[in-house]
Amino acid sequence: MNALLTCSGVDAGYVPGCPVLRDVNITLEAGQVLALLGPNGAGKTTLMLTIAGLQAPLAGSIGLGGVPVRPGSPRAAVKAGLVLVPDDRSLFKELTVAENLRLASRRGSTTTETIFEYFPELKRRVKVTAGNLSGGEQQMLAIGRALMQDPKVLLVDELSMGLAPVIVEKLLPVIRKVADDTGAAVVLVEQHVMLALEIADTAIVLAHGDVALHGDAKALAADETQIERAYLGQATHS
Ligand SMILES: Nc1ncnc2c1ncn2[C@@H]1O[C@H](COP(=O)(O)OP(=O)(O)OP(=O)(O)O)[C@@H](O)[C@H]1O
Repeated sequence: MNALLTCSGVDAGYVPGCPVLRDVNITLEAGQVLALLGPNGAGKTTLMLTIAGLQAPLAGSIGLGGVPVRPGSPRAAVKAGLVLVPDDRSLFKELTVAENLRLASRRGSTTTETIFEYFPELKRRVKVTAGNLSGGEQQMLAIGRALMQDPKVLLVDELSMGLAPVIVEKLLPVIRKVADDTGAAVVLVEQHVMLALEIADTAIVLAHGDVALHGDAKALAADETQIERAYLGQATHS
């Protein structure tokens, strides 16, 4: 197995000695999608911020392709290929779709045309300011902007935030396609558990500061009781 992203014994949190999450171990290969699940306040965003270098881990280490990523350095994380789509999407609301994409562009292979192949809606809205897009279009733009940075690991926090389920059903398969096409590994925080498990390879449920469940997405989708117990912090690792 060729690990792309590794989290080894990661404690995540904001105050030394008081971790929000303890002993997180993740191994993700190129092109794999991991659904990161759990109740409100379980620490999903905290883990995403930690992987993206915006919070230094309180313990443990994060590596990319076997190389440790400098802890707590967003710049080092982006340079290594870890790209976060934050839950607030962080778009430049006064700038157009084209301008948002152009600003994110690196000298990589991804062009705006590639982004428009994933999200044809954005092509039709290319001159519209981000602030005037619908919620779903804003999420498409946020993901598109991340893709312009040629991520090795794409971190998508709360894809469905504020979106109707029908939009989420449309966006999640695009995330799967991105992983399949580009070989990027994806960590996806998602409240629509069953929809997330449909497109994921593996899943983790965080609860009460621990990894309550970690297993194959299809197997977990077939056993809703196990997921429910994990949300309550009652399950053991599968
Ligand atoms: N900047 C911060 N400083 C201190 N504690 C924080 C900070 N941000 C979040 N927390 C705490 O960390 C814990 C986990 O929060 P986090 O936002 O990571 O959970 P989450 O699983 O993403 O929740 P949700 O599903 O509601 O977004 C919570 O107890 C929260 O109060």
